[in-house]
Amino acid sequence: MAEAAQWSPACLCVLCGLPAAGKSTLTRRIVGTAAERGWRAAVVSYDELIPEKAYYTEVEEDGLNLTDMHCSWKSYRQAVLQCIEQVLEQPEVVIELPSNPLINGAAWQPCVQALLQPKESHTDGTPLLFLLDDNFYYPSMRYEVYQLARKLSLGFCQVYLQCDLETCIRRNQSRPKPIPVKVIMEMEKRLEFPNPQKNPWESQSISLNSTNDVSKSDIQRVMELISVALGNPLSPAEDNSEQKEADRFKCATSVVHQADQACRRLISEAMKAARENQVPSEHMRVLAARLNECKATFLHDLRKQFLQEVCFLQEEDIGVEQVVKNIFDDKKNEILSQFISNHKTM
Ligand SMILES: Nc1ncnc2c1ncn2[C@@H]1O[C@H](COP(=O)(O)OP(=O)(O)OP(=O)(O)O)[C@@H](O)[C@H]1O
Repeated sequence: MAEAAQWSPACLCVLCGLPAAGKSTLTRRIVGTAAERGWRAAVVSYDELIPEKAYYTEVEEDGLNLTDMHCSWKSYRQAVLQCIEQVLEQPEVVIELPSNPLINGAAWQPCVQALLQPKESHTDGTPLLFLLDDNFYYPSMRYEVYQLARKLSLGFCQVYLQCDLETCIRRNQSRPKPIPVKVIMEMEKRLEFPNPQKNPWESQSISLNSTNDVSKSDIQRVMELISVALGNPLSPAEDNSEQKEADRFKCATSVVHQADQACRRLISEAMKAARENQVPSEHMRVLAARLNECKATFLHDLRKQFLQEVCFLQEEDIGVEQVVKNIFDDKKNEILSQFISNHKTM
């Protein structure tokens, strides 16, 4: 008789917080404690799975910003989740290589090492834990993980590592390859930590203060959170409100994407106008950086406002182009005129 595919309970645990808040350090302690309990644990370290953290360099050198990162990063985040999904759906397939070419194969191996156990142990009830280690600074990034947990009927929980900005910067500076401070500061501005009051799907979340040492009782709290999540897997079709929530996130992402495109067009027009007015090249660089910064702030506010206030509107009702024209265009003109008039009065 064919054996029914049966999985032990599994859980996706999101670790979020600023760079150098101590997420990777915490994962090591969780893995140790999980092993004592006989659980299998895989650390999904986005830093390592996604080659070279290329976006940090971009931010520094080309004046790109977190919003740009957010868009290009999305495909990488989806690739990671796709690999996890494949591992869970096809445990019988050798999972030595990631199913998506965006993922660094060398880093994937140690990540799934914990899962490469004799096939028979897959059915013996040994819980399976994935610790997803990234900054996850927007709820929409965490929501993608929640959706996967729901699709595959897995447990889902989140640990937010709350750490002072100054401490993160200090710890970061003493690392062999520090991340640009500017990136940490930008991320701190944008970080929206788990908020179960606002997002009911974030109910299984705890916050740990990692400015000081993470205590043994903190680790106990994490283990209890994971135990509860393992015991309460999500179900694929929940009530209608969750579907609405999903639609809202999808819609917000799409609105911000459209607004981003519209802003890029306006920035490119502004740069052209500056060139025609013979603004010197060193000022052109500053102008580009100012406009990009202004775009990032505008898109961030738009997204926030969209999620908080106009969530019941349909995307097509928003008139994204119009919103961009009404708000961003004025700011763009203000900045541009400073550069053109400065140049003319020189
Ligand atoms: N609670 C803590 N107290 C003191 N130092 C810590 C603590 N947690 C982490 N550190 C130190 O801070 C540095 C960054 O820690 P870690 O790599 O765990 O951060 P992270 O949040 O994973 O960073 P990233 O998001 O950039 O990968 C390391 O040198 C680590 O030893």
